[in-house]
Amino acid sequence: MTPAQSAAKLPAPVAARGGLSLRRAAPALLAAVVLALPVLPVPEFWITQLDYIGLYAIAVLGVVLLTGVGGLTSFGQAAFVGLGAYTTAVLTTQFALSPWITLFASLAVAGAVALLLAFLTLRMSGHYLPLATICWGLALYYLMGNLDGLGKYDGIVAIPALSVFGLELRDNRSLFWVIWAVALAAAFGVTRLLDSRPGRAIRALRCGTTMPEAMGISTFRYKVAIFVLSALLAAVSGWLFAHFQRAINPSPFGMHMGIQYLFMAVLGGAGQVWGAFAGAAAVKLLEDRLQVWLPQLLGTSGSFEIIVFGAVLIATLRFAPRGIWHWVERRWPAPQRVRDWGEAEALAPRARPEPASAGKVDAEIALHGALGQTDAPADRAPLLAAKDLRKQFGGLVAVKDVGFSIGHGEIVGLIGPNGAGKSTTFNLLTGVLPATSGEVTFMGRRIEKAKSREIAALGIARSFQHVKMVPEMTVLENVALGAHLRGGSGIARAILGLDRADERRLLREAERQLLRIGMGHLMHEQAGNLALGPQRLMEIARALCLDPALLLLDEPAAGLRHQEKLALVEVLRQLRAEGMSLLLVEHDMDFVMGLTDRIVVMEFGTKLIEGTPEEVRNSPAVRAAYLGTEH
Ligand SMILES: Nc1ncnc2c1ncn2[C@@H]1O[C@H](COP(=O)(O)OP(=O)(O)OP(=O)(O)O)[C@@H](O)[C@H]1O
Repeated sequence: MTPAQSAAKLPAPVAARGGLSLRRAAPALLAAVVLALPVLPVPEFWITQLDYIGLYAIAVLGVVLLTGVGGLTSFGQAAFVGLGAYTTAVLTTQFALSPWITLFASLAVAGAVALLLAFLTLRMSGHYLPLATICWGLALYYLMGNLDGLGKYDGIVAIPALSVFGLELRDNRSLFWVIWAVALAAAFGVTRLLDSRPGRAIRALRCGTTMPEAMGISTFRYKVAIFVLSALLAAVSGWLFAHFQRAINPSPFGMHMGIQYLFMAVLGGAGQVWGAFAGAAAVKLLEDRLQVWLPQLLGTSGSFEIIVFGAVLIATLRFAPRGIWHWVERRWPAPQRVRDWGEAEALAPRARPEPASAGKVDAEIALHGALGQTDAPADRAPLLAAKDLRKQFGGLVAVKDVGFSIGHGEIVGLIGPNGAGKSTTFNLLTGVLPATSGEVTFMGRRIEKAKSREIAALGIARSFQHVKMVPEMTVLENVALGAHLRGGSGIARAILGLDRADERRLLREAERQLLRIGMGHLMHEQAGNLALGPQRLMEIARALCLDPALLLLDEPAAGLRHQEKLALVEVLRQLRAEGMSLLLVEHDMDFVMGLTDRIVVMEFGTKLIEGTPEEVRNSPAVRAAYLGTEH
């Protein structure tokens, strides 16, 4: 499909479609119904149950954000609930401070501890991180149980009730409003966050660090942010819990509760905001019923419900790993995003280096690069020059002292048989792998030691040999990840909904690049549903969103149909005409020969030859390399 056809097939604004406005208003309606419950003749028992569900849901929202969305497994959520609860308990009982002041103290204590623990533990990966969360979860629990000032295992009693405008909220019915107002506000805030510039970065964390970093995203910064945010949600839950129970001891903040919060998130649908409520409700109600049924059934009392929870968790992981909310969403799918960015202001283009010679390779520039010389005068220097670039994996030298350059507005092909070192060279140029030795100069700056995201910020964008995307996000959202550096809204603005103008500009740019690449009609599709060819095109659109000076494409034509390849060639030529430089790794020789200005051929990690497509086509050495014969 050509870009023009794609534009013509853009979906109509969804708001115009009948039936969906009710679906869109459903969360607000549900919130109104929930908040009306205390004035309805709902029995006290159910109000109390709902109070607990709301309290749990607030803490589980943190687990959803941290573990379900961000992929960082934590067993320590209960410890942060405890920090929030103990801070307010101590300050209100021993220093007679107002609970509304101690709310900020609870947040500050949990936030500070989370920040410290984040810096100590979040660089760990695999099973080390969950183990670390167990360690500090246990440590905080035993601290609460052993400090005299915290009442040891007896805890703290006579915690004052919350009061609003002089009215004490002593009963469960009046506290219901506070608990559920906080829970719903937190849910709407997290929902807004996830549908934003920082939210897309957070959602990309699950897919590893390579792709987000290549889009200029500091993955560590976002990991720390969601860790702290998750702890703050836990602290609010703890603060409410303390003034709800009016007496606390360490037991609700122990490891079994840490596991239970995780269980609620998994059962509800890890990664689903409303799954936090579904999971909290399911566990609380099940626990309650089991505490009645199991002693009757077994004829003896004990914490048998924990055994049943274990079995339910195993069954959930085995048969319904995406949880309750996934089941709800399948029957009641979320409405398509309203296209509200049509009138948004265009993003400012990135400042570009001047094209050296109107789309043609300056022979002298190419020679400089070929010789690995990077000290050419600034106005004649190539856009990128690699000199003596080397990468060793243990004893294997994957790239052996390679040098080449890319001029302004030039398309360079990097070809060679399998295992020649092309992708490794790509990774060295983009900071995905550190070079063992050698130099890379981009726009006059040395970048061989720069981080991937710093290189992206300088104006180098890339695609990957094996497509890297967030399968659960739409095509539009995936592409908008590429525009991350061109937006400025942070987490607080997103939660408060103050980022919408910025967001519209980013989405407009994402749509523009999708239309350019002929994929406008697929923008609301889940990326994971696309075939490989369109996924590759989506990666190119995402890289274009960065507005790069140099675009590195790793096998862009793989998986594309003939017509799609022709359309892609046109787009890439147009990019060159606009002054962009490109480096392509590609196995499709017709594609490479028809498109590139110059080709670098690699074999066994070294540069075999470099020349025009014609020279490379006629080279016996290249033919021998591909046929595997001596040359
Ligand atoms: N992380 C790694 N650890 C060890 N060896 C590696 C690593 N990455 C690549 N290699 C090795 O380096 C060599 C070059 O690999 P590279 O992927 O760069 O080749 P390529 O030219 O891109 O091949 P292809 O066209 O098949 O993708 C290969 O022998 C490969 O096995």
